[in-house]
Parts: sequence; structure tokens; C-alpha cells
Amino acid sequence: MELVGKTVTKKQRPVNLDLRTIRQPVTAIASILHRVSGVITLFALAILLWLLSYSLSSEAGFRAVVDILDGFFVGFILWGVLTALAYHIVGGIRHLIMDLGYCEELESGALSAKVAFGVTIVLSLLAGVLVW
Ligand code: HEM
Repeated sequence: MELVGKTVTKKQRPVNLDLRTIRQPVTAIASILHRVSGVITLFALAILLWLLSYSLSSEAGFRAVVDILDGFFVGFILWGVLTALAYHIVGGIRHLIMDLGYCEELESGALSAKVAFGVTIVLSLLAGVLVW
């Protein structure tokens, strides 16, 4: 690299950003949660498909799956999975709307993130009714 005759300025760039010490805007939280809910959905899908296949294998298998799903703790996990799926779908639709060019500005983006949280809370309550 030829540096002769040029002024080299050292830019003061932030190093070792600690994300836990930064107050995240609502759009960032919406984005992080969308990725997290996608990963939860991915793993949950494998377990749910296994449960479905086990329940269809025989009458005894069906009863075993009913017993597994009957536990309060399992119900709690199921509710969490349904909530994650609900948020992923709502957040996904929000993303697709933004891909079409709507709600891309700071204010409308923040508003749509809050709407997505609100819709997810309602769907999560409905999921709770479904599970218990
Ligand atoms: C089995 C169901 C699904 C699984 C396992 C899944 C998983 C994931 C994962 C892991 C990501 C994160 C990718 C990343 O940030 O690098 C993602 C992103 C995305 N998902 Fe899903 N997803 C599912 C269903 C859906 C549905 C039904 C929608 C439609 C509403 C959707 C819309 C999206 C969109 C738009 C993105 C990209 C978001 C972005 O650009 O940051 N997904 N998905």
C-alpha cells in the first residue's frame, strides 16, 4: 500500500461492544426475538413431528403421547412453543410487509413492532386456552 505523502488518521471506532449495556430500540428487540422464535420453532417442530408419528404408530403410542402432553410442565413448554410460533408468524408477516416497502421508517417500524408484540400477546393467551 502506498502511504507516502498521505495523512493517516486513526478512526476512533468502538471496540468490544457489550450488547447487554446498550438500551436496544423496540425494532432491535423485535428483530432478535424473531430470530430466537425461529430457532425455537425449528427445534420444536422436530419434537412435535416425532410426537405425531409416535401417536399414529399404535393405540398404545397414542395413549403414551396423551400422557406425555397431559403434564403441567409439558403443557407449559407447549404453550411457550405456540407463543414462539405465533410471534414468528406475526413477525414474519411484518417482515414481508416491510419487504413490500411499507413501515420502513423509524416511527412506523417501531409502531409495527409494538403491534406485532400486542397481536402475539393475544395469540399467546388463546394458545393458553387451547393448552389448558
Ligand atoms: C416451521 C416453521 C418455521 C421455521 C422453523 C422458521 C425458522 C426461521 C429462522 C431460524 C429464521 C431466522 C433466520 C435468520 O435470522 O438468520 C427465520 C426467518 C424468517 N422467517 Fe421463519 N420459520 C418458520 C416459519 C415462518 C413463517 C410461517 C413465516 C411467515 C410469516 C416466516 C417468515 C420468516 C421471515 C420473513 C424471516 C426473515 C426475517 C429477516 O429477514 O430477518 N417463517 N425463520
